[in-house]
Amino acid sequence: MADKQSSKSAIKTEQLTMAYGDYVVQKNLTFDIKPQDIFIIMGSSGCGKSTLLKHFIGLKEPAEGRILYQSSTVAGRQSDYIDFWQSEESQRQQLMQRCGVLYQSGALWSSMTLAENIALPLGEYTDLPERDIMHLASLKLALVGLNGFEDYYPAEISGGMRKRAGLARALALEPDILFLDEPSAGLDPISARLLDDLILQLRDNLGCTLVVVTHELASIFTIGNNSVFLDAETKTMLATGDPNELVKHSEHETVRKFLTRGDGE
Ligand SMILES: Nc1ncnc2c1ncn2[C@@H]1O[C@H](COP(=O)(O)OP(=O)(O)OP(=O)(O)O)[C@@H](O)[C@H]1O
Repeated sequence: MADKQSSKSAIKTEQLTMAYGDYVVQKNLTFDIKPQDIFIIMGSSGCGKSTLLKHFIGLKEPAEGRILYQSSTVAGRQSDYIDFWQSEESQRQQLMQRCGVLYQSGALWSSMTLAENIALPLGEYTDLPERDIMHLASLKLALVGLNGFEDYYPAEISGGMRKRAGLARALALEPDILFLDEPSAGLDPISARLLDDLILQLRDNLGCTLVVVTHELASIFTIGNNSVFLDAETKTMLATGDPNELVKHSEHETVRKFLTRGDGE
């Protein structure tokens, strides 16, 4: 697990250009994510937030530039950083096993109980016997406040609970880094607030680094201590840093306006 005092970055993004064919989504993205950051990817609709997440989790290759992962997140490596997209497929897979992902939909299998959903990655990536896997699945559910819900199906629980169950599944393999795509989308304000509290607890208790795509202002300020702002118009980042500082001190009006829902001068 990452050392809280470490000044090394958990992930470094260097001169990243993202494109679909000839269509450039964002260019020249350079920023660092530190261990135990709750790092927010923010910006208006269509600016490229989900696309950036895809670059981090191995679903989309950079048009230009690099994504570097701190090597302590991968066993047996000597060098400081691993250039994700230049490394061998097997190394990328090993690295991705250190990462948990919560997709926007929660992406639980509807035909499986919550416990079975969480057991799935454990069965695939560990040699643990069935009994231990089910025990671990219960522990992960308890971690997100869903103890006793092992035998429920996703359709039998609320949207907020489904998000928490998705989070439990993302936590199954004890990741160093968690990627969350719009975790509070579709939740009522109270459920969204509870999810924010849970995200903070996970960072504090498990020590993981979180990278969160969201445009919910309340969440951005409550959980985020670092961020990048992607601008759809100029197709590049306008700012990186603590959103609570950027709202007051960003040199870019676009950033201040976004963070004040249009009020920033
Ligand atoms: N598979 C794809 N092929 C081509 N273009 C795509 C693809 N996926 C996304 N895009 C385009 O790339 C741009 C960025 O999309 P992306 O979904 O990353 O934005 P976003 O910031 O996550 O948006 P939102 O906040 O609305 O979810 C958009 O113009 C989108 O239309």
